[in-house]
Amino acid sequence: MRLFALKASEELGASIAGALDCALDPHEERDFEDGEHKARPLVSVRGEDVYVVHSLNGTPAASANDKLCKLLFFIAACKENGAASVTAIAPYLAYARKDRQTKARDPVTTKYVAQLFEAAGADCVMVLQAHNLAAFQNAYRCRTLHLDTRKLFTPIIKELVAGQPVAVVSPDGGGMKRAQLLKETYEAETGESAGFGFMEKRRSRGVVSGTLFAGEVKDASVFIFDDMIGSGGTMVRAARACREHGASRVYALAAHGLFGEGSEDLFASDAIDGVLVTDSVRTAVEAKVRTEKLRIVPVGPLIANAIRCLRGNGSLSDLLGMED
Ligand SMILES: O=P(O)(O)OC[C@H]1O[C@H](OP(=O)(O)OP(=O)(O)O)[C@H](O)[C@@H]1O
Repeated sequence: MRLFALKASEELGASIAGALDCALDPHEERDFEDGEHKARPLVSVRGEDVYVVHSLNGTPAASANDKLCKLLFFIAACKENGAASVTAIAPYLAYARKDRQTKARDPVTTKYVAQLFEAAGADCVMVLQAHNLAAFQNAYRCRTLHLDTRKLFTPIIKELVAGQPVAVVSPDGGGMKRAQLLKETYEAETGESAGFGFMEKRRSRGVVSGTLFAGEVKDASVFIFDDMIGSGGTMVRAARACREHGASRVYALAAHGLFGEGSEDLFASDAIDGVLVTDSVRTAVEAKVRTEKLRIVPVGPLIANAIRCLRGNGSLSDLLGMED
């Protein structure tokens, strides 16, 4: 096999390689003055199963579009040069939020991104905590692999609550299934029951509204679980609602710590005792210097295990926590 990590995801790639007890394979990336770029493997890929790591979150240094293009062209270059298969590992997948039409003549960009991956020759696309699992899996005709952060976060929840009552809350209706699964995983692994709750959230033309809250959070340590933290607004409003309903402690959990504009308020908020994210995107790791409230869980070992399973060493169903 060959394992590459494009530059913006080098640290994550190194962590995956470390967990696999191998080195990242070398590649070259060049940027041209007109904004174009090229990337190519510096070792032969002929006949190899190739794994390429690249998280597709936009930053001031590189837009999501640039990152997506680089990944697509790299996949195509591997195929062009004889790779037996290419698995794109995009822990954070760009355009996952535009999974449906909400305005007249809207695009369904999630689907178009899938078409681009397939056109480039990807055989499998692996993501971490998809924004909308059904939309992700249904958009692709090639193989998809969805990794979940539940098992990463459960031991930390256990450690933080030290036997006190626990509740898991979804900050919006769309994330209820995800939060329910975390609650069930926590219950299965501890033998303790956990409360559940959710918050109303409606986003229209960038404005978030909705104040209804339902949940069993009184005197509990509450874990608000989401796929990503952008501005942090979703987490802060849900945390406030949990406090108003009597939560004793509140933690914000998400796979992807994008920490965009406004996220200072998340770390400054009295309603939130701690923030837990993975190192799926570099912005999460860079944010660590800003606050002690942030804890980062490495996701490299989970991705490495998924690669092992794809290569026939271990059960994917077990890894994904799926019932037989
Ligand atoms: O930190 P923030 O800036 O608040 O952004 C993060 C939120 O955005 C996404 O949901 P989105 O609002 O797009 O919801 P939907 O797709 O479920 O409508 C995501 O699932 C988070 O809930």
